[in-house]
Amino acid sequence: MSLEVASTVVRLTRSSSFTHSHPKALKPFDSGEIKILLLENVNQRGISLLEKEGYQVESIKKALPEDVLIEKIRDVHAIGIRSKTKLTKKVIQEAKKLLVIGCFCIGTNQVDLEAAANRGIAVFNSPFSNSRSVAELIIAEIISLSRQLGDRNIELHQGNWNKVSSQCYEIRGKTLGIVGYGHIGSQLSVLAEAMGMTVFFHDIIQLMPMGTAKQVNTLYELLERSDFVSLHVPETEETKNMIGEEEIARMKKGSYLINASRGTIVQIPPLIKALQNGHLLGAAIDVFPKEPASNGQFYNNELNSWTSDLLACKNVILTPHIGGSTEEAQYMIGAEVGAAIIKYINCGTSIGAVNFPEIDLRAIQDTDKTIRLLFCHYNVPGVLREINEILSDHNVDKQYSDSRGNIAYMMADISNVDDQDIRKIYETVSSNRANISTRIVY
Ligand SMILES: NC(=O)c1ccc[n+]([C@@H]2O[C@H](COP(=O)([O-])OP(=O)(O)OC[C@H]3O[C@@H](n4cnc5c(N)ncnc54)[C@H](O)[C@@H]3O)[C@@H](O)[C@H]2O)c1
Ligand SMILES: O=C(O)[C@H](O)COP(=O)(O)O
Repeated sequence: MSLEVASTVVRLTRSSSFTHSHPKALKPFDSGEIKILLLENVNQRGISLLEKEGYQVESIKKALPEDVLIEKIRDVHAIGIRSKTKLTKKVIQEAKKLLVIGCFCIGTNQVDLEAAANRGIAVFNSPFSNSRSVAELIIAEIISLSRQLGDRNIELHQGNWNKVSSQCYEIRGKTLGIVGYGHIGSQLSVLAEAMGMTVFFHDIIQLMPMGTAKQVNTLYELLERSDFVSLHVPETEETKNMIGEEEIARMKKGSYLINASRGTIVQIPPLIKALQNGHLLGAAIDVFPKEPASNGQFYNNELNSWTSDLLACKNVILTPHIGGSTEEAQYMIGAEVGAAIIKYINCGTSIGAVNFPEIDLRAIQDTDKTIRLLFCHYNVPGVLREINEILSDHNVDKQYSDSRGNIAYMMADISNVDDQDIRKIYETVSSNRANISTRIVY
């Protein structure tokens, strides 16, 4: 293995506060050219950042079927996806070179996070870059449902003048119930109060209310008190099918349901029944249990068997998972996740990873003879002692280690090493009994 193997020269972006010398340009030691696969139309900002690093970037606008994905993922060091690509254990097992997964979105439920960690693959997302966009969409939907805007718009497009005020209301003074008071739920809370609404929320943890919002103890209490119910929980074992027949029955007669979280949270057949029998006056749905892989594909009963029944319901706003689809959000997500991928590949920095111990070290200063060892391993007793024995002949400038569950990650900057030392360190560390992955950047 030669130091010349790596063709990608990259820079550490953090500079040390202890010295005025420049951060050293780091490059991966034991990998060839870095290949990145981006799916689902990742924003140009992310593509440009990765290309600027000299990586080979392939960007595809749609999600891939599993067999094609498996073929393509075998060859790449990083993959960027959004909410549709399912990175299952089966897919991840085929990804022999994969170092890092970038979810260019908020949700990470589409990735088997544990399978990735067990292969030493860090997963990053953008936790709040599109939160405001979602919250604004919900405000638009609350007004639209309350005024039956969707139906009036369709009617007039069809040449039908239908001026009605029956069952059309102001939102001022109405009650909004938010399920899941995280980044989106709390933004929505502020906007809704500014529109004159009263806000209740339900969350599994105790949270500081924004403005005059109030946390209620149970989901049922929230459902019974709200004119509008908006869901902002992640997809977990507990939230799957969270809103079914019983929960819809608990909602106030004449209320509205909004779901822009995940398609698995709401059971649609009981929702259709409640819309048909008038228990609910409307619904807005942005996410579906099964969604098309790309634009232009049909949304019909072949995807979800109840689709035509839902389409026939009055005052139902259906949108193609656009909650986070604004120029602002996509640009910020491209920048944030693109940067996280670069820092992980080039410097090993795992701060912000959702499945991995989060560590970082200050930049290596501009000296040719310092390397950074990145060692991901099983968290078993005695491993660090074994690694430090290997390093004991060298000068370890700085070192940091942390664990998360059964996975641990160590970073060490080692100075005054030559090519032979580097080779030896790599070979001995990577053959340690607990090794998951060993990388050296220099
Ligand atoms: N439609 C879209 O385009 C779009 C865009 C962004 C996010 N999302 C979805 O919205 C979800 C929420 O986003 P966020 O940024 O607000 O997440 P977040 O993690 O900031 O907040 C989620 C909140 O839900 C709470 N929660 C978890 N389980 C719960 C349960 N069983 N009952 C009640 N509360 C529970 C959490 O404690 C947390 O406070 C994301 O996970 C994603 O799936 C959709
Ligand atoms: O998780 C998210 O951020 C949203 O669901 C948006 O997903 P998208 O990037 O696929 O639109």
